[in-house]
Amino acid sequence: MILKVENLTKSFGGLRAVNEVNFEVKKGDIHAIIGPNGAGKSTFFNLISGFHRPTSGTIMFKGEDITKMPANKIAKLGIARTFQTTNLFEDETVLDNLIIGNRLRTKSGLFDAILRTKREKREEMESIQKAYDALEFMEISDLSDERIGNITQEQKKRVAFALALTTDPELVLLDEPAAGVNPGETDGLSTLIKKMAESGLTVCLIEHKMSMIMSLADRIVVLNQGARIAEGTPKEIQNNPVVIEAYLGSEEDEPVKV
Ligand SMILES: Nc1ncnc2c1ncn2[C@@H]1O[C@H](COP(=O)(O)OP(=O)(O)OP(=O)(O)O)[C@@H](O)[C@H]1O
Repeated sequence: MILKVENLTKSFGGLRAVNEVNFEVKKGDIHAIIGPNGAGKSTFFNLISGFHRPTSGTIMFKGEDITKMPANKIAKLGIARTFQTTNLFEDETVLDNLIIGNRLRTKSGLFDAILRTKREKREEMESIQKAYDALEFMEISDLSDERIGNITQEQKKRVAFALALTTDPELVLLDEPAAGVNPGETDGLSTLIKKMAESGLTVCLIEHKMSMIMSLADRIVVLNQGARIAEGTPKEIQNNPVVIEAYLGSEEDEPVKV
């Protein structure tokens, strides 16, 4: 198991946004996290990536306890994440976004980021090379000099994926990778996610688009009101009465609002 989460809990005041969740991910798998709005999915990602400190429970990554590690250290160990709405600099180019983003994620502070030692310069050259490699992987090399403000939502999603790749991750956490893109573009993003897994990466993704999840995921975990209510293959989840009751009752491809 590349990731092993035990009894993970995060309370915000009196609210248990994540409640005693157990979760295991096998290396190379695509593991989806689904659940109604407010189920705790984003908070769960924030805990794994170190953006929030858990109230209790443990998170093990490659056998190492990362429960209390800061986000930049977790990024260096090999976990990268994307955000629901792409948090890119609209006025900068695609390439600059990857270079800046990479440094913001892996440096511990502003001082570290601006101190230009010889080692820093070498690392900067490396981050430029990594940015080009990531753009090629995401099939958007031709966009490197475009301003983010000039590209489509789907292209921004690809840039967000590329940004995650620049930190050399082994596990990528994708938060609603297909939100706000049309069905044809969703298929293209699905292909890219499969390509990531085929290249050896492990992928966890939060997504509301059920048809995408069902065709893409090796396993699915279902959260409801912070708690894990089911876990299994897409087929098992589709036939699970508890899940149908809590979540899949709607005929539509969108989540049930609670
Ligand atoms: N920083 C915070 N402070 C207080 N409450 C929070 C915070 N972050 C999340 N919550 C609450 O925790 C609960 C879970 O939220 P979370 O965003 O993790 O759900 P989600 O499953 O990702 O929802 P969605 O599908 O709508 O993105 C919600 O009730 C939310 O209001």
